Amino acid sequence: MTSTPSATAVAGTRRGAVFDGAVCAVGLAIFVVAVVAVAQDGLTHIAPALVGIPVILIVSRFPLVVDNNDGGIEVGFDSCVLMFLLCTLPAHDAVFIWSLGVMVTQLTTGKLWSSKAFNIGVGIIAGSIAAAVVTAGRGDSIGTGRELAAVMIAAVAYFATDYVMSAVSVGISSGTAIRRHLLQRGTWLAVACFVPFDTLGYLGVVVHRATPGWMLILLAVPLVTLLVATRAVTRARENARRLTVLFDAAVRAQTHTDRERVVGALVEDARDLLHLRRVAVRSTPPDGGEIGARVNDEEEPRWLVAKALGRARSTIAADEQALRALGAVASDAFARLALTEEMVHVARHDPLTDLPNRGILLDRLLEAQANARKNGTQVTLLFIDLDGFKPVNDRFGHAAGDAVLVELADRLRSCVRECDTVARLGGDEFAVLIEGAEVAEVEEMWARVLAATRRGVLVAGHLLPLSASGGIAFGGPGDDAEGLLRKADLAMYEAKARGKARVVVYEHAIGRARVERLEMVDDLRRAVARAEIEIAYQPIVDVDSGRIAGAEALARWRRDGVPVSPELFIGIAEESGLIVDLGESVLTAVAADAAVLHDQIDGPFVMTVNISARQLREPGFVELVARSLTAMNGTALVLEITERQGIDLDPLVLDAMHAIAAMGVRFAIDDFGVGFSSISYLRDIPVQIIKADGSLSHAIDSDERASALLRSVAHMGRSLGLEVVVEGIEREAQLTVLRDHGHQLYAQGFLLHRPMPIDDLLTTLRGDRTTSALTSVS
Ligand SMILES: Nc1nc2c(ncn2[C@@H]2O[C@H](COP(=O)(O)OP(=O)(O)OP(=O)(O)O)[C@@H](O)[C@H]2O)c(=O)[nH]1
Repeated sequence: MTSTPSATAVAGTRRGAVFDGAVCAVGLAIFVVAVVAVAQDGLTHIAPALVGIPVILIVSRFPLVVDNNDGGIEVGFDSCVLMFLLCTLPAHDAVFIWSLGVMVTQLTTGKLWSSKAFNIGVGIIAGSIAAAVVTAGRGDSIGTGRELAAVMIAAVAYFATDYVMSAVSVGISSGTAIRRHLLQRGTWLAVACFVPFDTLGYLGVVVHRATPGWMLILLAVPLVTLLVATRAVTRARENARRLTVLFDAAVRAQTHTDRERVVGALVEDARDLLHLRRVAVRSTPPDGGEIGARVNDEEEPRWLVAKALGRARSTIAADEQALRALGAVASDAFARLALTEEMVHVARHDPLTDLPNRGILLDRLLEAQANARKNGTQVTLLFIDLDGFKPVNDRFGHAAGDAVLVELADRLRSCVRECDTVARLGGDEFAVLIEGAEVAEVEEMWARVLAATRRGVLVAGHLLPLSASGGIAFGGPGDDAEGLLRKADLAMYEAKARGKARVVVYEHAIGRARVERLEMVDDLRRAVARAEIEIAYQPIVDVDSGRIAGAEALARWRRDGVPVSPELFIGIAEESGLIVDLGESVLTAVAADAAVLHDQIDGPFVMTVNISARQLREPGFVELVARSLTAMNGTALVLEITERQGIDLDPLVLDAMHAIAAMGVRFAIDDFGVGFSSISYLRDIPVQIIKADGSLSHAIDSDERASALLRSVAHMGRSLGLEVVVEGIEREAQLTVLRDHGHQLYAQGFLLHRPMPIDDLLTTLRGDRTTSALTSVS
């Protein structure tokens, strides 16, 4: 029997090494004594030496491995040869041959030199004790029961010597209680196997004494059978144990939630599996004296490696296989973790830009606020919303819009510091969480952001000019994460309201104004839903004849009985998107009024309704106009485009305009001469009427240049075949100038008629349709 190297090979401590060295020295001394004795007598038995040494070598390679806490006891049955030699040769010859056999056996293993030396020492000491027991025990009783008993006692003595010395060595070198190593699982099984097996050597003695020497070959059959059976039993028990360890490891692997735990469990399980402490997970493959298995982990290369030096050779192949199985279990766990991480990433990041989403932003904001409270630093949130992004989608398609967002996300990342968090909140909204930055730094950051958007993005060969509006909120003691985000959002809205492409820092007044505005949106939404929006009609007059040619429908809203300025609520409707519902409700109401009107008045009448460019992009708008036109029962319809910011002439808008124009509905451009309405519109869109803005007509009676400007607009209209309506006529002198122009013009203004309810309009139209102001002027 030899102690397993996992125990002895780590006898690194001084005391362990001293003990092992002493054992080896004692063994070698005994060997020297045997050599001297043999030398004196002369080695008379050459044949047993020649046969005995190889048999010792072979039999020692088939030990019974009995598992214990430190790596298993290998119970070698080679001592049966010792028993044979002790009963057939003089004791010193037997010890001499046995010692040589032990040396050859140990020197041909791959164990550490310290283990080899210790095992040689133990083998020789135990062999000489066995020799003493046999010699003393049998006396002169050769071939008797007493001799058999002496052999059996010698076997026990051999086992005990080896076992105790190994336990002492392990205990000393590992600094643990020797008792622990003496009382191990499997010891009694080892003894139970060892003693009968050694008596097999005595069976050889009996055969040898009774028959010619060559008959000993017959012993090969039981010997080999026993060795194979022992091995099978050993392996089966070990395999069953390892399967249990692997199964437990596989079950546990499903519960690990981070890589560290997987690695920790892997090392523990491998130790348990191999009964070996020297196991590690590292990034390099095993080298000489090690065995290992690759563990697949996307994150980094990993190897499960165990020291094989000194490991019983009989177990190395099985160990490698076990490590591979365990490696596969860990690979599965890493794959599951990678999948989970990916799912978490997907859930916490915007799929388009891969930026953190609102969830991460709020978490980091909470963290930053906690840090700020601790360290007295400043938390700042910058809210960014692109200006005019919708038309990019409408004109170039959603995919192009996506490409713009991805490009801008990259640019935003490059505008901030490494430690700042850029998140996409949705649509064209982004936010940057800035920790520990001064106001000036935040302002510089904003300047970089604005410059990055203004560089424009190349889409389908067009360099699209873009800009962004920003809101900055500096965190205060009472702010929660959501609250700070809301403040930055409100400030951004304020930046939009102040003309876009700018940044606004949140202050209390903005919040109050915004809340009021949101309340107003809610009220307006309710008013639209309940059809509480009233329509006032302001007549439009033919300047030459003085006749009312038509009227412009103007939406009016009373909030809690108080009229709200149209500028205000139309602006709110535009901003909140409510303009679409509002526009539909107005058009439907006007169509109903126009039908009544048509039945009650003589002659043609033109109803003008304001629409927003946004409505033209609504999928159902063309149909809505068609329905309204039918309902109007013959009254002509003009749609007046009131977009002060300009209309984006994308195919969607143009197609809708042409489809509507094909129904006989005409388009008028409002505010002509100011804002974005430009002459190029007249070329691109089907417009038949231009409405000269009140600011053009305001000074025509006092300023020759203003009068000339209006004249040229009128001229242009005439030469393009367009009707011209002049708005803002409030004084008779303005009207006189218009009449003197000599072109057919239409006019609208307080001097002529104020906006009035439908009933008043009906009354006005049922009488003389000629406008009194014009009659008096003429
Ligand atoms: N391509 C693309 N468009 C999106 C996505 N998410 C939202 N949008 C669109 O982004 C637009 C954002 O709308 P707004 O911010 O109101 O449009 P805007 O033209 O930028 O208006 P202002 O902010 O007032 O200048 C909407 O048209 C959405 O349909 C997306 O993932 N990809």
